[in-house]
Amino acid sequence: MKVVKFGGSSLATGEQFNKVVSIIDDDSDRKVVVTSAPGKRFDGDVKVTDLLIEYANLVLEKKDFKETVEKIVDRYQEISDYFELEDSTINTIKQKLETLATTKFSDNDHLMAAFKAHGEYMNAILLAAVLNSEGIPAKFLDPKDAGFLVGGEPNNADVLEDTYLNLSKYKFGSERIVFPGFFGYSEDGSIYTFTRGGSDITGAILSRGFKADLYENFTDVDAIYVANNHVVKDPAAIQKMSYREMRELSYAGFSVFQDEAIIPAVQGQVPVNVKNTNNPSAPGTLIVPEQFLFNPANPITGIASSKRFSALYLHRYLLNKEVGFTLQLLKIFYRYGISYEHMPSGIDDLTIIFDRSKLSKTTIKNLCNDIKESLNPDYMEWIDDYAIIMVVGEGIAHTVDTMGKIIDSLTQNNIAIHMINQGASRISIMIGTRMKDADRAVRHIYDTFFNNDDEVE
Ligand SMILES: Nc1ncnc2c1ncn2[C@@H]1O[C@H](COP(=O)(O)OP(=O)(O)O)[C@@H](O)[C@H]1O
Ligand SMILES: N[C@@H](CC(=O)OP(=O)(O)O)C(=O)O
Repeated sequence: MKVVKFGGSSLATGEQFNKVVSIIDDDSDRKVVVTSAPGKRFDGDVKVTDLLIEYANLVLEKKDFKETVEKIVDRYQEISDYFELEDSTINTIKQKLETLATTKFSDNDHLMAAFKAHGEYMNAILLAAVLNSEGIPAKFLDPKDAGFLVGGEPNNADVLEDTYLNLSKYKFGSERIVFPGFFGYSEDGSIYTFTRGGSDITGAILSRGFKADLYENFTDVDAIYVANNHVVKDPAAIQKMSYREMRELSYAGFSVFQDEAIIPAVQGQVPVNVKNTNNPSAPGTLIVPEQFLFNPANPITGIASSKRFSALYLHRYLLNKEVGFTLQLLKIFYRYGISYEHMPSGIDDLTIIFDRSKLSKTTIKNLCNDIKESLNPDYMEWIDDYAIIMVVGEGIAHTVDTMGKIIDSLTQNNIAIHMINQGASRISIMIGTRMKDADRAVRHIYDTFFNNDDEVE
């Protein structure tokens, strides 16, 4: 049995739905289908999830939301019209959407989560109706009825272990199951969503819970490429990669597969196949356990970059001899409720790297003041435009010249390296650069390892 997840780009229009219907029809093993909300139809379009966030904010600000609701309904109406569905489905969708504005929520975070989740909820109802109308028996399954339980925060959910037990007891009928991605229910029955891109996580959880043989993740590219195709022109495709390579690359910027989604797949040892809805016969990329992989010809599998970081640089002589300095620092982070991403250190220096999207300007200001007062560093600098390049490959641990080649390619092209770290993970090398250099750095590293004749710049 296969769990199949379709991303927002695969479910954005009636035409895209039509391709999805054929893919499901082609393989009776595609038993469980996970939906995202309708995504972008063209460059500059707005995803339904973003329209729902706008709707939630208008409700919270007590402003007129009629136009936004109409825009959302239009997205589903367009698909319903394409398949000439009876009005009952779009009426159900409309009613669910309008009811949101008058529903009482315990606080604003719960409200936001419930609004966001409706993008996938309504798309799953719609896809089930479309499949039935096309002669493929299908049933919408509400995560509540499957025992899909989550904890954590309303907009940053974590799956609860009980979910796996509940899913293992689910009794399948002969019809396909259509399951909305991106959210689950807390133990008190509230809707909690995963972080953005979280429908990938739902698919992985269902794959583990239902003990699927394969988790197919359908998107809009033929494969996962060695580098982001918006950064490198015509990058090579990755045919096979390990779970941990995927985890590191998605964390560092390969947005094609959400970085937390690999974890349930690893726990259930379910292989993941990333495929293209627009070209389903292409083999895509297979993500499997690590023991099968090591290519002596090229130690590198992928090169990712992410510009979402900031760094705090601290200098103090004899830092290496000072007992408790790092402890004090960690206590300050704890007091502010913030986590850090990386903390490379030298004898007198320490750089702490943060995910900037999780920090407000006020938090940064207060945090820096606190550190100055409590730890009295000789020099301290907040670097806001920090990027991380992650070069990843199972082969890195088996070679000696990879780091040297990377450094050569960057220095020869005048790219300043602010930090380089190998060792913490045996399969990756992490490089810190200024944001403006990040894309150029990826292109030069790509050129070094993949002998690309295209002009680099
Ligand atoms: N290394 C990579 N390989 C393939 N796609 C990538 C990579 N890095 C970033 N992407 C981007 O990820 C996009 C697919 O992810 P996403 O937009 O979330 O799709 P979906 O709508 O299917 O969830 C691709 O269109 C591509 O631009
Ligand atoms: N719709 C949600 C969840 C998701 O996974 O979407 P997509 O499959 O389009 O990345 C979001 O936009 O975050």
